[in-house]
Amino acid sequence: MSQSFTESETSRFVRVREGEGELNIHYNDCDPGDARETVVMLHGSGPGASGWANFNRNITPLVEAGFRVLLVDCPGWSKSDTIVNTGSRSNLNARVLAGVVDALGLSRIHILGNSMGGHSAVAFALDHPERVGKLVLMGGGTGGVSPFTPMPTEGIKLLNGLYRSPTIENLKAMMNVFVFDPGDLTEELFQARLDNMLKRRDHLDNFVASFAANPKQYPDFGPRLGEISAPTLVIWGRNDRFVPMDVGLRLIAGIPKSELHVFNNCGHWAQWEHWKAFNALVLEFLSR
Ligand SMILES: O=C(O)CCC(=O)/C=C/C=C(\O)C(=O)O
Repeated sequence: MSQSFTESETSRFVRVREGEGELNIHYNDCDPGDARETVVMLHGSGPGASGWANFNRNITPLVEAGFRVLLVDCPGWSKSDTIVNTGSRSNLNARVLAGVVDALGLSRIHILGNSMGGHSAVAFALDHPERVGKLVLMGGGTGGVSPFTPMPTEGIKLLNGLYRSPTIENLKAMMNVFVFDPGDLTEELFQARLDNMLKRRDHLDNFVASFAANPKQYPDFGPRLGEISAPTLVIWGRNDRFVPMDVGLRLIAGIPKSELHVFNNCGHWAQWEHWKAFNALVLEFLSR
């Protein structure tokens, strides 16, 4: 039976402790009702990004296979509280995720992280190894310098520029570099992202303030990847112009139980550009 979910009917909030205060964190809870395992999906760092915007093509197959799917919106995005982050954003997101899974009474989770979400998933796995089942990392997993690709990449330059000047023209310029085939991008998708972005100017301002306070928001976890015991599936687009594919090679070189799948003719959004094959890959990996 095909289960379809809407963003509004799955929209939830939970308050988590962070430092001396609390953050109100939004997430979408797609629950088949009898799930034995939970997959948390963590989005990327673009303006207007959210769990739903990043992963709406990836939910149903996992829920139909019996997984509960949680789309957690990191602080500074979507309907979650805003924040100026002066430390490691990967570790901030990992702390917040720990608070969310504590509040929901979850002992172990699988994590599927896109870009910044991948960096954050690795941070969580390093801090809470006993709470991670499997990891799926795509287009991200660690900060650090590429030995082959000049950084910041063209995509990251467009992303940072969009935070400073949130116009439809700059959004289209970023998203056209995002994917391999811009023909898949629709005016409806652009408008939804623009609306998300302009709804929360505080998120835009605080991302810029965070970057000014600490230009290295995502630490290089390279020296610690060997500590990760979780089985890990790394997925990349060969044509990724945001986080280059050699980062994926660094991840499988460091994480002992890891494998890499590269999609040709694919940019930074493998889970969206090749969603049918992506979903089959992830389902097979999680179901082993
Ligand atoms: O700067 C990095 O290393 C991470 C970049 C990143 O997370 C970009 C992702 C953007 C999206 O997923 C989006 O805008 O939907």
